[in-house]
Amino acid sequence: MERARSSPASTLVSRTIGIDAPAFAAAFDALPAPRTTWNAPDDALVLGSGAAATLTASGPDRFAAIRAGADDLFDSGDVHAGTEAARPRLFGGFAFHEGGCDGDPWGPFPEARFVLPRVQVTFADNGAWLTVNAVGDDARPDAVEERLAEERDRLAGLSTADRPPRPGIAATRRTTSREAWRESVEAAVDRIRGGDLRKVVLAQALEADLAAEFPRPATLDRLAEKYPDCHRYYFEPDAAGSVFFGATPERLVALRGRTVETDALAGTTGRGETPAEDEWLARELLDDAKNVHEHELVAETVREQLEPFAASISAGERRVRRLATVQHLHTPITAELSADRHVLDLVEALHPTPAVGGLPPDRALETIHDTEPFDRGWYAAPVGWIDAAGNGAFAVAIRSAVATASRATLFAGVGLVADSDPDREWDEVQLKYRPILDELEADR
Ligand SMILES: C=C(O[C@H]1C=CC=C(C(=O)O)[C@@H]1O)C(=O)O
Repeated sequence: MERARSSPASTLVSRTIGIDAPAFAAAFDALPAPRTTWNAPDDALVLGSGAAATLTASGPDRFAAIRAGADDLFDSGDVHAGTEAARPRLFGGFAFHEGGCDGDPWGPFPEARFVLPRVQVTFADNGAWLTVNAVGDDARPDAVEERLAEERDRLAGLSTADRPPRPGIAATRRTTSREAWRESVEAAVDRIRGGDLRKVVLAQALEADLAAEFPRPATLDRLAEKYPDCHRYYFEPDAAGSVFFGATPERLVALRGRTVETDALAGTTGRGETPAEDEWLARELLDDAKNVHEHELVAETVREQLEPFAASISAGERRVRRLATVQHLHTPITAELSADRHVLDLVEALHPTPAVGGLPPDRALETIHDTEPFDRGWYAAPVGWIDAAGNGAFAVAIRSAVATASRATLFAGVGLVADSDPDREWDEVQLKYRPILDELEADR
């Protein structure tokens, strides 16, 4: 097994103080790359800068390797967090497939990368908090406290500028032509009808040349305003300028103590022009046999995948989740574990759910690999955080893009079952680009 590589292991020193909340965009611009942000509906907004420790791993054991690295890192700590939201947490994610980061634009992204930010601003319900973490040679309480005072000064005098406009798109290129898509969907549907597969999720990528530099914090602010119920994430793998970011409606798993929360999310329709049309579309989605079947395969599989870990599992009622650009079938699922577990045990067991992979998993993954003409990288893979207790929260990184200042590659996929129609599925892919595309296209 490859061990996670990290900065030299030694005591972690972490200090936090309360500060006057800076404007998010101003703080983001003031702090050096690589930056990380995490923002979930039931969590504080975290803005991280630099790395006190970085864990990377690759191959089939990447989940276990990151867990071992996290255990080492959190093994001995001198932590004064002040508030729970600012406790030391590792933020990061995994590649969808092993070997899935080989090609462009994924070069800077390892197959697993987690970072304990060097400097962290936490915007919580109980105020704003500034944290400095250190591991290794400079992990001395006096040095950390000195740095904390410097960072507080850096963030105190920030002025807020007007929000820059969306960059605009100069040109786009698709990885998949309409004809190639039709052929791939028909081939997948034939395999499903032949009994070789039950479901597979095929995706496309859309490359966009940006007309101006991509305004990072402004884009994150806009996504937060438009998708408050989604998990928003932003990961810079190094200081060279690449980023993977998005706003996903799909939680993979959250673990606190022995309580697990997860979602089955699959089955999609559009938004209406009026509230009545929205209602009509939602009703039609709830009654549509193809979408319900596509959804139930996910809900059933998530329950089965949790079973070996759980003392009890309960699923809520299937309902419609309405987002700014689409509506989905959604079943909330909760479980109580029969023993203590690390969140990464659950991440490994659940990834990929049939909402982004398929069934049976091996055949679906092989089909994805053989069909899609691009590397998924971190698209549709787990992103989130881990703490010292083994608790954590992970989302499925859909509605996402990997970008530099001048180019973004967007990803979107659809679940295929026996009666999927290639043209309808094409239209659904275009809808799923909207959350990111809307933030890159010029203001009208
Ligand atoms: C794979 C994606 O969406 C998944 C999540 C919700 C609904 C889905 C669907 O209806 O096909 C997909 O399974 C994506 O947005 O790229």
